[in-house]
Amino acid sequence: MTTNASTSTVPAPVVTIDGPSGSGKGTIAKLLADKLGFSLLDSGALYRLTALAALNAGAHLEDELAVAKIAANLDIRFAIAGGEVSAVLAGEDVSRDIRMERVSMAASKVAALPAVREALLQRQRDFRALPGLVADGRDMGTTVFPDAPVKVFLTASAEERARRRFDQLQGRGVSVSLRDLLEDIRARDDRDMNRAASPLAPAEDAVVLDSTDIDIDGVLQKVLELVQKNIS
Ligand SMILES: Nc1ncnc2c1ncn2[C@@H]1O[C@H](COP(=O)(O)OP(=O)(O)O)[C@@H](O)[C@H]1O
Ligand SMILES: Nc1ccn([C@H]2C[C@H](O)[C@@H](COP(=O)(O)OP(=O)(O)O)O2)c(=O)n1
Repeated sequence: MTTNASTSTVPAPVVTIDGPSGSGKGTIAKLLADKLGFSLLDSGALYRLTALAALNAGAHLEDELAVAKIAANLDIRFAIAGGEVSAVLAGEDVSRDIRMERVSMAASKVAALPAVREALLQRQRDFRALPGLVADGRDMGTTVFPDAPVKVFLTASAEERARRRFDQLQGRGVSVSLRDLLEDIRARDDRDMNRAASPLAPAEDAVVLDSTDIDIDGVLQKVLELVQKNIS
């Protein structure tokens, strides 16, 4: 048998960035995608949009089939303006709504439902295109893109992640207590790590980066080194 190299298709390279809430995934993924000219998948936004659509429809968040149906039929698009990505649900810009704490909690609940994860799987894989993709989430390296040539598992202590979220929300004029945020982060970590379907865990071939004592630029440099080593 002969193989014809000119007709073989090489899949677009993917850099996966998984990790718990507040570890810096979104920040690093966006900087990296800009630097490499790659597309960006914020998979958490898909779970947040599902949660918001379910809340808007008055669905029970434990009703797996009802929420999976909502996930499968989401009318969404991501619009880019001035370098910022906004999430549009049924024609309405809901970028701010999906970041509210009540939606964050609901997202972590609907993300635990296997039928919802299944409904969103192909939609996530469809983001893969040349010249490449940076995908941020919880199971990018384990389930969605298991063949990705670069897999990063970004983490930081729960206290540091709560502090970062606190500063981020204060910067947006949202008043919250640091103690409540730490409790929320611990509750979400627990749910994300202990669910049966695609739990939050590093892929066997992921590089684990603890950013507790590394600033954003330091983390970006480390990830860029991995990209240079593994993607030609
Ligand atoms: N290495 C870091 N050091 C300090 N602050 C960081 C670092 N990485 C991210 N941040 C800040 O922490 C906050 C949460 O980051 P984000 O990227 O939204 O996390 P995630 O997507 O993992 O939830 C943001 O305000 C971001 O600027
Ligand atoms: N690939 C993914 C992405 C997010 N999730 C879940 C985990 C979180 O509880 C919600 C929201 O994720 P998101 O990454 O937006 O949350 P943070 O910004 O890290 O707080 O969705 C998931 O289960 N799988």
